[in-house]
Amino acid sequence: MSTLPYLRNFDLTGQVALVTGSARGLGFCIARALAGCGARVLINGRSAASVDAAVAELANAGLDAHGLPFDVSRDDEMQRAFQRIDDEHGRLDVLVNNVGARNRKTLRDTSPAEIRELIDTDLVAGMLLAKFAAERMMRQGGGRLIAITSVVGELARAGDAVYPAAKQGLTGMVRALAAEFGGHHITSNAIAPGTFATETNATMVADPNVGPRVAARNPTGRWGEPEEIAGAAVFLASPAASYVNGHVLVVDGGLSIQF
Ligand SMILES: NC(=O)C1=CN([C@@H]2O[C@H](COP(=O)(O)OP(=O)(O)OC[C@H]3O[C@@H](n4cnc5c(N)ncnc54)[C@H](O)[C@@H]3O)[C@@H](O)[C@H]2O)C=CC1
Ligand SMILES: O=C(O)C(=O)C[C@H](O)C(=O)CO
Repeated sequence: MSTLPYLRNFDLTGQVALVTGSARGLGFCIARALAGCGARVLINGRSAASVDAAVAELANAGLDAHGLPFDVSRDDEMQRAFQRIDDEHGRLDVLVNNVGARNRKTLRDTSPAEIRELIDTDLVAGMLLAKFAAERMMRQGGGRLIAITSVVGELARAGDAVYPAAKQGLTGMVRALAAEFGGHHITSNAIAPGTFATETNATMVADPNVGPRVAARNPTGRWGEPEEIAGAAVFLASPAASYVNGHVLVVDGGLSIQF
């Protein structure tokens, strides 16, 4: 018997986890951590080449990773992806809704088409993914819905109008689904990251007028390292979090509690 039996509560062996937008950034780190705890992870992104590269990196590390490239904003591609999950993996235990797109513009500078496109990718797609995942989880007898939201939305600044609205919409969905599915052994939670030094933020991190300022306003004095998001996802996906439902787990180094 293990000398640390409680660690079994973080064992994800036998579980199949889909992490959207996981070819790089926070999604990749989350997928790697879930796989490191025993899950089979399905790597998603729009480009098959980047998905293949991420799968190869995980497989080379001895992890159980499979590619599932599709554009989450395309209904037809999403339907085909769920068909592949059913045919090739037979189950879906964890959905991490991680895709997020942003334009960093005022509402005045954002076209109606751009508003619809961002809300489609950041909110509607997440809702459809959760709907189709939950159908399968109900048939299986349980599962975990996790959405990657943001501290942006709770915190606001001029020049970033649509993304915060979509992220707050996701938070509302997370809570509604916690209420809807709680009786079916399906939990629904969010992780709200603060400022992480991922590829998409590389220009800001490197800009001497931005990077140090963002770091200095954080109680930790630094940007988050992408892998520092992963523990929250492992926890919410694991048996250890079986009674955590409808929660927003903020992972921001304390950014949002300091004034
Ligand atoms: N990096 C940060 O500091 C923060 C990130 N977040 C959120 O965390 C999530 C991940 O962020 P990062 O890794 O930094 O960003 P990222 O832009 O590197 O990751 C998003 C991934 O989703 C993919 N993607 C975008 N649209 C897609 C679509 N329609 N279909 C399939 N894949 C698509 C992208 O190719 C990319 O790989 C996003 O939802 C973001 O909004 C929230 C707060 C802070
Ligand atoms: O402070 C910003 O601006 C950020 O970009 C913060 C995070 O990087 C982010 O993407 C919040 O969703």
